[in-house]
Amino acid sequence: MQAEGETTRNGSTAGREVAPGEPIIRVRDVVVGFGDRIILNGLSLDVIRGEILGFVGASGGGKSVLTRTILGLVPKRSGTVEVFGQDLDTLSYAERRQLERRWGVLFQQGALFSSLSVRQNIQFPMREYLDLSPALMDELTIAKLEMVGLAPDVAEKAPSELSGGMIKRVALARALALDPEILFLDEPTSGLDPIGAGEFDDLIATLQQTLGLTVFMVTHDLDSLHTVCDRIAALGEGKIIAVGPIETMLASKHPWVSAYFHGKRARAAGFGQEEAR
Ligand SMILES: Nc1ncnc2c1ncn2[C@@H]1O[C@H](COP(=O)(O)OP(=O)(O)OP(=O)(O)O)[C@@H](O)[C@H]1O
Repeated sequence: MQAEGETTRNGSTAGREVAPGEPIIRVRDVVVGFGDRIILNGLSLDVIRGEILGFVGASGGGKSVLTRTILGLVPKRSGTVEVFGQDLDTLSYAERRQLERRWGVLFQQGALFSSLSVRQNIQFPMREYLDLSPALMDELTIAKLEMVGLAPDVAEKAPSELSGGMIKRVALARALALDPEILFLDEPTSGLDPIGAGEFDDLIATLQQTLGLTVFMVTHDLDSLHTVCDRIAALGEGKIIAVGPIETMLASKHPWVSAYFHGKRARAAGFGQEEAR
């Protein structure tokens, strides 16, 4: 496992210029729109190195748009995004590629390439960003599968042979392929039953602790928000309307935040009880 970490890290940008406790992602006054629709309207947010930040908001509010904006996949009308202390807009193509190797993404849709085997899926980012021998990539693939709790023989399977929970785990293994420092997860537990979702949450928490990852997680899952997130940020009308640990969200007087964390769904999950009584 150690050799694997060393191998890929040797090939990536050496600088770890953001100290623990400092913002590893810094979003400032970002405006994003499509046509005459403004989605993000002067949004600012810090993600601190080493934390799991849960990102919530109404459906269609712009959570995925913010994620894609941070990744540089959606153009901004104004504002700045810095990742690892660097403004993506000021980087050359080569510098951008170096930076991209330092994050892993698990998108909500299209988790795996259906025409590729599990092995080929996990090796996809390695082929794109690294220059490794097939034998080393195979070794890394098995290590990544192990990290996400899957047996080596899963490597030979096609995505169509896997359960929903296994697909999520393989997608996570692929997101971890380059030993990222930041993991972006877009609704990672959607579509899983509560037990599967709970196990996936535990896995994220364990990986975050053992690998020292920073995790930016879009989620609607109240259990995840309560059990694994260090802080939560809520999006409303294109801005951050509340941010802080779960206690801050439970104490928030903002109508949407209050309804979300004390509403029927929260009470059914056993949260926000004080308000319910
Ligand atoms: N490329 C695009 N062109 C035009 N509109 C877009 C584009 N991408 C997103 N949108 C619009 O931006 C809005 C926010 O979408 P987004 O997917 O970020 O919502 P979300 O908060 O992630 O929602 P959900 O929780 O349902 O996944 C939606 O109205 C969506 O239709």
